[in-house]
Amino acid sequence: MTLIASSVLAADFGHLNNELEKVKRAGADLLHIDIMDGQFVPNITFGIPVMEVINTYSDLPKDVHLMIHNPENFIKKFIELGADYITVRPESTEKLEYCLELIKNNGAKAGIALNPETELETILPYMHEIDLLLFMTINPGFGGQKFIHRVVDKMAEADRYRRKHELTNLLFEVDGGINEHTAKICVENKIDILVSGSTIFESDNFKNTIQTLKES
Ligand SMILES: O=C(CO)[C@@H](O)[C@H](O)COP(=O)(O)O
Ligand SMILES: [Co+2]
Repeated sequence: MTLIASSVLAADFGHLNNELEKVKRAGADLLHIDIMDGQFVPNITFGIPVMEVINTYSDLPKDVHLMIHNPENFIKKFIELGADYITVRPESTEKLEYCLELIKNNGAKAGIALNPETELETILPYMHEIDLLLFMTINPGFGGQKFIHRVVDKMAEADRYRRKHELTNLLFEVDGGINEHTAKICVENKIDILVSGSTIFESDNFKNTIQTLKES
């Protein structure tokens, strides 16, 4: 079954604990937590103190999406604060291999995020080492953008690779512009986890929205 990771970036931060409780009761499987530093992407979101709050108020599994320079400096801290998955961008570090080891040696699952324009070939050497491959279907930085359809071919290509090499534990996740229509396309292309921010948090009924996404 497809899992839903609700992206905290779209929550009402004035009532964050309440929002976290609401998405849990509505059936979200994970929390997706976007960490941006204003350097690596053109936006700043939040960091350690907010991660602490999220960890205090929610026991849902935490999927931390790092969009920061030199993620190796912060990986341990995010794991201490409850990260179950940590995803890094290959372009953000000269020590990608070390980052993946650091994540796994500290007990979390390691992911790589692929920008819409980044070819699958660039990360093939790491496919046997990662637990999660995240397909960005928007340019990273902001929620509420439109799904970039040409990424779908890359999902299909990655799924062929996954089947050929029997990488049965490798999960595929998609992030950006997910709604009931785009969710269906992703699920048809073997995506395991759908990240959704604005579609969930801007809806009147989180439960119905999450259910609709799951049934896509
Ligand atoms: O990583 C990011 C943005 O860079 C995402 O996780 C967004 O938070 C997704 O938001 P929606 O497109 O679902 O509104
Ligand atoms: Co994200």
